[in-house]
Amino acid sequence: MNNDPVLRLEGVTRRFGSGETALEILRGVDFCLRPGELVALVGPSGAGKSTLLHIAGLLEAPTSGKVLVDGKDCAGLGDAGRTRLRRDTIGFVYQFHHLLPEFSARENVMIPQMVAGLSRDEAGQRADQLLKMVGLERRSSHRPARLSGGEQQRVAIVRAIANVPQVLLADEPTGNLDPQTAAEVFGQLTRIVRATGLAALIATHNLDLAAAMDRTLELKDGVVLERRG
Ligand SMILES: Nc1ncnc2c1ncn2[C@@H]1O[C@H](COP(=O)(O)OP(=O)(O)OP(=O)(O)O)[C@@H](O)[C@H]1O
Repeated sequence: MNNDPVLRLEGVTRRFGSGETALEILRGVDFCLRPGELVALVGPSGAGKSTLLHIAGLLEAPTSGKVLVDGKDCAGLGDAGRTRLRRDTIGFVYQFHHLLPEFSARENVMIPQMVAGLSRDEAGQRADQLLKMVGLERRSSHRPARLSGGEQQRVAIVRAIANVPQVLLADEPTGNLDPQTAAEVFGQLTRIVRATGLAALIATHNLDLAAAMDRTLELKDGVVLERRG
């Protein structure tokens, strides 16, 4: 298996505002993610974890520094190129599920695939497989409002991997769930990462979950350090 990094950040900085009131949230972040790695991102509230995930997920540009996805420097890409690269290589899961309320679980998983060019039949078949993977085959026709918080989040996770991304970025994916449901959803997310070989970076305040991942990156004072022990 090719073990080259699928995501690399080099000297990434992010400043909000200018002059005396400028906030320098990221001050030179370096790290890489390799295929099959499940990595925790921890750090105090306000440290910049969401900002970092947005930059890594090509939703926001850094003030300076480089983001390389699959070895490709994203700086030279225009908006359309960045959007395409994001769609083809990156899946995102947020703390709140962000499912489309007027569509069923199955349709929510089908839509990104159809946007990427798959036929309705192909997208439906893959949605069925993915929902089965997280034990939701009997809930596929339900709209999000009829699902529990844990079920909504499981749909959001399989939607994020529907287009077979290389990288999964998750921002407190279990932050809204009670501890037991959080552990179950996290267990499923881990199984998916293991089964697909994608690289996952997961921001969490839950140090037990962080300890269950392959390694932990700590964001503090604007830089990322590998946390040991
Ligand atoms: N668009 C913006 N303009 C100004 N400041 C911003 C902007 N976005 C984020 N910030 C600031 O950057 C800092 C980092 O925010 P961020 O949400 O990335 O932290 P976080 O580590 O994810 O926090 P939490 O763990 O509480 O979710 C905060 O002080 C926030 O107010």
